[in-house]
Amino acid sequence: MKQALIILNPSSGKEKARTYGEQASRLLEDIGYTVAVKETQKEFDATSFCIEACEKKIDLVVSLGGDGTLHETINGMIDQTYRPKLAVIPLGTVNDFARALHIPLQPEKAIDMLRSTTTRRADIGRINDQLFINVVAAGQLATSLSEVPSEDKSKLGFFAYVKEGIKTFAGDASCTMSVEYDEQTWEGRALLFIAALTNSVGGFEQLAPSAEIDDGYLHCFIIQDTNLLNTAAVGTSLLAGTLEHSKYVHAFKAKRVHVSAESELTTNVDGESGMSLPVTIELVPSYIDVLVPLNK
Ligand SMILES: Nc1ncnc2c1ncn2[C@@H]1O[C@H](COP(=O)(O)OP(=O)(O)OP(=O)(O)O)[C@@H](O)[C@H]1O
Repeated sequence: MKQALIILNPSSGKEKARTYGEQASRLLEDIGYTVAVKETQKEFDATSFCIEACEKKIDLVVSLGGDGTLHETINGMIDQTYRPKLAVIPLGTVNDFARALHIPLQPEKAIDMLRSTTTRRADIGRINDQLFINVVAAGQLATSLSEVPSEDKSKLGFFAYVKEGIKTFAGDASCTMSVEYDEQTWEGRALLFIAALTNSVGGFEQLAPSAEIDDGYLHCFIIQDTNLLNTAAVGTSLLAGTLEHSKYVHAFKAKRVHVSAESELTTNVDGESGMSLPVTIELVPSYIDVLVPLNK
């Protein structure tokens, strides 16, 4: 009999996570799975549960929570030769990974998708010894993004990030960065470095409109130090989905990038505060098999 593990964060999904967990569990049993449900209680529980699922060669792991739970779940697959199929029931406020894969954002519809037998092989990112599912950002602006309160994210989505960013611009927000990729080096003063796997970052789907979760590239942007007026122009390009053509932005695609800075800087990884620079970011192609709706 096929085995499924549901990793459930009871604190996500406005107190309804357990109800969704029961629905998902019933549906999986109906289609022939033996199901175990494990609730997370703290940071990294989802990672330990997923490591165990890889070791026991479970067929399907379901991540029921927000992008934080998904990020931790996927980190259980790092360096594993056997990786279960992954299903995502998005209960967070942003749900970038689900957006990128056209997984329904309504939990009931996403649960229904568990019947699907279609999967898509998704790329994943690696930053030093961690995996990421969506984005790495570095720069003073990224540091301030880590401080955006969750309620702001849910109410305002991407614009909460911009609002926090503008506050940062009031001070001296740029720093000298060095970005090495594909035998090239970019050096200069930058406000922000971004490496994205998908088109959807912070719930905003226009960052890199052409990026696909399985295109084999990190989509990178260096927002160069500009005056406030030019920064506003960068903001306009961002909203229009034309960031890569802005003259204040150095945009490139790469498979491996090394980022360092003269001053102490912390990265933002999948929306949460991450490790300090320097970092090496790599694209790990076709790493996870994700359940997607039929015909997508
Ligand atoms: N039982 C728990 N109570 C509180 N926090 C938990 C619990 N279990 C896990 N966590 C932590 O909650 C963090 C956030 O979870 P998650 O992203 O899934 O939900 P969310 O905050 O609703 O989503 P979003 O960040 O998209 O708004 C996880 O990174 C995890 O470390």
